[in-house]
Amino acid sequence: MGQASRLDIRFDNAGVNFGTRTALYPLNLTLQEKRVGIIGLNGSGKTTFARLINGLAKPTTGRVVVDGLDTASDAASVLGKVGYIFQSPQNQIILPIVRDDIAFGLKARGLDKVQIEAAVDGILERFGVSHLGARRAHELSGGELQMAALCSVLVTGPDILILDEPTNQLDLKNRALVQRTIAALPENVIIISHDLPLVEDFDRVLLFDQGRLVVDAPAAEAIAHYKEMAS
Ligand SMILES: Nc1ncnc2c1ncn2[C@@H]1O[C@H](COP(=O)(O)OP(=O)(O)OP(=O)(O)O)[C@@H](O)[C@H]1O
Repeated sequence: MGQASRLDIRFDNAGVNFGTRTALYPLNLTLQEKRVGIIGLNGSGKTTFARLINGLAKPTTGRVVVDGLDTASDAASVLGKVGYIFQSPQNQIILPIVRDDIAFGLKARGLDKVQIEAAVDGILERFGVSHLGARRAHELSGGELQMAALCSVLVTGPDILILDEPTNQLDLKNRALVQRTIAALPENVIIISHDLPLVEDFDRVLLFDQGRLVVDAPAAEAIAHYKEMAS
């Protein structure tokens, strides 16, 4: 199970170009806070930045190092360390039944059937969603889907969890559920969000603008800059 080891993410002149388009200008940065928010207008480079951390995107300049592992040359180890929940969790639930999907990531790790069943039951209980185990993923509500995606990712024990707009399209009740759940996680959490209250008590918030990191500050300060920029 992922324990709250100290975050250690280093961007060493890391940047990303797609052909002639610069999605992220090279930046130097160390992240060690337990809660990090990423904010900014559409297309400002937030997702590109986050995808660099688990190696889904490779830097075209410089490098990104997570707990001493280079995301380009140690990609498999980095993937095991950094869990990622995509903007649309329905796209990352692979198997039709929730508990089979949760078990999927464990099978690849060589656990036997009894260990897998125990881990699946354990993670469903941890989030109070045992009743979702036998459900069909495509029938779940947005909030239930987020909870199922959290189970599928956290069951593998990542140290760091990245969530890309986890409250997008949720009603107020499910939004509150997801916010409470995230707040209680012992894992290190990085959240990309347009839902500013979600990150307002975070240790550190990064504001991106047109591919550049323009503010790196405690939440209140970064959010104030963002509101000013967007007005
Ligand atoms: N695979 C790609 N190929 C070409 N351009 C890309 C690719 N991925 C991202 N980009 C471009 O890089 C820039 C940054 O995109 P990114 O997805 O990181 O922004 P974002 O801040 O996460 O946006 P949003 O809030 O809309 O999700 C955008 O201009 C985008 O069009």
